[in-house]
Amino acid sequence: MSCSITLKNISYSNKDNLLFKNINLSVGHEEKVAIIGSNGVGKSSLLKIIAGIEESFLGELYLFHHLIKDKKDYKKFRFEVGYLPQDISSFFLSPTVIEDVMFSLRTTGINKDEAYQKALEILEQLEILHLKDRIIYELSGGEQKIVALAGILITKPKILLLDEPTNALDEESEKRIIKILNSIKKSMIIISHHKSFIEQLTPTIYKLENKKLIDYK
Ligand SMILES: Nc1ncnc2c1ncn2[C@@H]1O[C@H](COP(=O)(O)OP(=O)(O)OP(=O)(O)O)[C@@H](O)[C@H]1O
Repeated sequence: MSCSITLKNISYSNKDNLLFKNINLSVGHEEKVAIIGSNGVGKSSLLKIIAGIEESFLGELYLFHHLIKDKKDYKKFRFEVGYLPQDISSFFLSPTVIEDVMFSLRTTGINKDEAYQKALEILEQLEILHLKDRIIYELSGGEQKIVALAGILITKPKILLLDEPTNALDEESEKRIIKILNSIKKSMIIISHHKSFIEQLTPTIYKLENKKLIDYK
């Protein structure tokens, strides 16, 4: 199988607290995998390891079959991985929606006019074009989540790492996210407490429990 993400014997401790031990996981090309588990078991920590943010783990992380040994290795794949953190309060770098979504693309070297057009397209696709000139910090939490997702999707990463993508969303917005994520052909790891939400995205669900990742079904 062609794997986008492979974890081999990943163990991680937060301070002196061992959160998980010898975790193995493979996410295939365009496969969607969900991870559930109780509060505080380490789901976000695991995603941060895969996102290249948390480096103090044991074991091996591979992206597209390349062993990631350090930040320098990870940098080669930075445009291939889109990470939506659970807390998006420090996610945004520009004041308005359109500027922020464009900014993500500008970092890949695309010129301003093209970035603007692409930003309009992604906002339309996510049905938030009407928010384009709004100040991000004046938006609701749910609206901010969708803007953050737009900023990630616009760079067309091959891997999406989504930490609780619907935790501030109402039913309508959750439905919209399900529709969007189902229409996207990418490798994904989705963390969520909402089983009804993830069951509409993927049959492949794991539970982080007793420091292990176990098949949920
Ligand atoms: N920056 C930090 N400093 C100290 N402890 C932390 C830090 N971040 C997380 N922790 C602790 O690490 C453990 C795992 O946290 P993590 O956020 O990975 O869990 P989680 O499974 O994602 O939880 P939740 O479902 O509540 O989001 C928790 O006990 C948490 O208190």
